[in-house]
Amino acid sequence: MILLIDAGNTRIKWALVEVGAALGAWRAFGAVPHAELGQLPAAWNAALAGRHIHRALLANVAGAGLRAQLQLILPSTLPAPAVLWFASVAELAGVRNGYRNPAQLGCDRFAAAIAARALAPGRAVIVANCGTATTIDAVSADGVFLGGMILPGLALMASSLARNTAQLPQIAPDAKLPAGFADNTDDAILSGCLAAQGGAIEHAVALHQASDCIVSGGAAPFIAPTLKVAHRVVDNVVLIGLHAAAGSA
Ligand SMILES: Nc1ncnc2c1ncn2[C@@H]1O[C@H](COP(=O)(O)OP(=O)(O)O)[C@@H](O)[C@H]1O
Ligand SMILES: CC(C)(COP(=O)(O)O)[C@@H](O)C(=O)NCCC(=O)O
Ligand SMILES: [K+]
Repeated sequence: MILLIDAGNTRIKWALVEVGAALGAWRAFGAVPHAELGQLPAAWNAALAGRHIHRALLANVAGAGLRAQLQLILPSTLPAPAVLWFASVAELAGVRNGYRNPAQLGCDRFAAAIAARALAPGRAVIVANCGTATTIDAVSADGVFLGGMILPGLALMASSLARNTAQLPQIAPDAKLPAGFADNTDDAILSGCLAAQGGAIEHAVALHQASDCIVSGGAAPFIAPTLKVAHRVVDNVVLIGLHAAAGSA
């Protein structure tokens, strides 16, 4: 079994997949906030049902502290060479990294670009990953990661207003999506932030003349319904990219 981990700045997403399984055909998967990382070994053991993890591929953009914590919870039976910390490189799994300094690109973004290439081969594609940050990246029809945009994610954008203004409240995570111009403060914040997120994705699709748009991440269920461009919501796009890369990494 292969263990795939996408450690973002808010949550750790993981999947267990059998060697040779179809792309994204997880045996088990899950997500936990950083504070609940200690629950992962039990969740893996339950899913493994006596089988073993042979390899682990981890994409971590949440810093050295989290990396050390992840290292500690990996199965002790896993030899060090079987643990690969995914990193952005100049070329991998059919994607050429067009960042000026390829290593500077967040490894979750590089994995998402590899997923976009695997899910939409031969097409100009935008992949938007709506997490702590929202990243909106362009992959060309011939597999070049052209670059992208980084903006505060939906929750971060809304909470920055709550923190940095005297009168604006925090938005409840289960708030109903307002349409258009809002007649109260909470809805006005949510409407503004959703317009910024969705507008940026629509702008990127137009700029890239994309024929496919993939939307993923924890905030995708809020943002995708507001989009006026054709798109598909793909769960855990970074894990799919890691799976696609697992053969080449
Ligand atoms: N139950 C949830 N737990 C955490 N974040 C959630 C939840 N539901 C929606 N979100 C949104 O998803 C974002 C986290 O998504 P995720 O893709 O896991 O981010 P990251 O990869 O940065 O850790 C939050 O910032 C928030 O906007
Ligand atoms: C932009 C990010 C913070 C996104 O992180 P996330 O929202 O997935 O937690 C991460 O991809 C990152 O730290 N990138 C490095 C800078 C760059 O990609 O240019
Ligand atoms: K992201």
